Amino acid sequence: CAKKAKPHKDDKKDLATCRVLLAELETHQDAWPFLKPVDLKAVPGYRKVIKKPMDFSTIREKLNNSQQNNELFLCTFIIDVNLVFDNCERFNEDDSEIGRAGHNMRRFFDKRWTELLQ
Ligand SMILES: Cc1ncccc1N[C@@H](C)c1ccc2c(c1)OCCCO2
Repeated sequence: CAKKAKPHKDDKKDLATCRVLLAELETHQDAWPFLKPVDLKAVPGYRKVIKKPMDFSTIREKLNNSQQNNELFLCTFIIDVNLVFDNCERFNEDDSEIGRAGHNMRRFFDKRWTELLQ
């Protein structure tokens, strides 16, 4: 992740592109399970099973606080988005409403990230 697949010519737009990509994730019809942190009191077992919870609102906070010159923000963004989907796969059955939403969102993200950032 540190070294981009193809040396990306214009890093300056990367932060804006991450914001666009995050907005597309947040407005996707299957985004509902991932918009806010999972309420650890409302979901039995979640705190024990998922060591690093992550959600789209937390990613937006981190992006808002990240500096363009800190070039790690792009890797952090990609890692955090994938953490949302990996947590989902770990906790939810593939054949469940949330499990399917996670697979759909990961497929959507992988396509859009490739189009916009590589
Ligand atoms: C992404 C994820 N993975 C595993 C469990 C939950 C979640 N998402 C949270 C936002 C959620 C979704 C549905 C819920 C829920 C909470 O509250 C308990 C009652 C049932 O409805």
